Amino acid sequence: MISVNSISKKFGKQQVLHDFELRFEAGHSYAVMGPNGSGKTTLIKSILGMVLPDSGEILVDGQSIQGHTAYRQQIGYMPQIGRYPSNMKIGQLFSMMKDMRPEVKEYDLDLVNQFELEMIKDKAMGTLSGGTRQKVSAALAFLFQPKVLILDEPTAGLDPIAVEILKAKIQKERKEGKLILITSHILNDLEELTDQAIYLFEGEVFFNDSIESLKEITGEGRFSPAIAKLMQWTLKKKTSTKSLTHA
Ligand SMILES: Nc1ncnc2c1ncn2[C@@H]1O[C@H](COP(=O)(O)OP(=O)(O)OP(=O)(O)O)[C@@H](O)[C@H]1O
Repeated sequence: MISVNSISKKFGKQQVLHDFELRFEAGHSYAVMGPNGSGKTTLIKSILGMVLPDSGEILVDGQSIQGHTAYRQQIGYMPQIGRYPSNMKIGQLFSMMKDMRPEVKEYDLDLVNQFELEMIKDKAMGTLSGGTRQKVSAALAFLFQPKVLILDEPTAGLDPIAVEILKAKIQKERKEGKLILITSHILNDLEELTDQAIYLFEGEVFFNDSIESLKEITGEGRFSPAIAKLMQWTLKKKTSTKSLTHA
């Protein structure tokens, strides 16, 4: 459904994405992992058209996204840090978003209800705690019943009850056949919510296969030690590259 074909992106001299090839299919849930600064958010923003790759192309349902915005309507995006006009009240924000999508007649209000956002609809966005702001971002991502959900560190900053509510919602959408991409450093969440693992390292796709294969290849029966092994392999790769450079 989403094809990332040989995309590369540099910020200044830094090569952040190097010749990425990735496929994301409906009905699967992908864990996008990698150390800080490995390019996860840049990849997500490229798919959303918020970052323009230097080369390569991204196709959604077989069509290049370049110069198009309509495809975005199929995607619900929960950013790592949601930025909203600080004087705008929660209720006004939801009304504005709904006005921007007049063709949508039915909303998914599961998270609005479970996070009890209606009760605080008159609070200004600028006065919200980080976690409440995350709840608003999550509720907005699901509001228009998108076919694709892109969730950047979705559980960061949420209290344990909210985390469970959001995870149950993601599971529900997954069962309904949505395509889900999640970046997170919380491996337990990823193990519960995803079936495919993508591990980025220094701007390259270091691993891209099912979680079952990841466990097989690393010889680890559990997700967390399997990822730890991948990380060790990347460090070895880095050391050997360094010694080659110094030779
Ligand atoms: N707009 C930008 N201008 C310059 N450099 C940028 C920009 N956006 C990202 N970068 C750099 O690109 C690299 C990758 O950043 P990115 O946010 O994609 O990483 P990440 O894997 O999502 O990291 P984290 O786990 O910390 O969220 C970083 O070194 C970052 O500083």
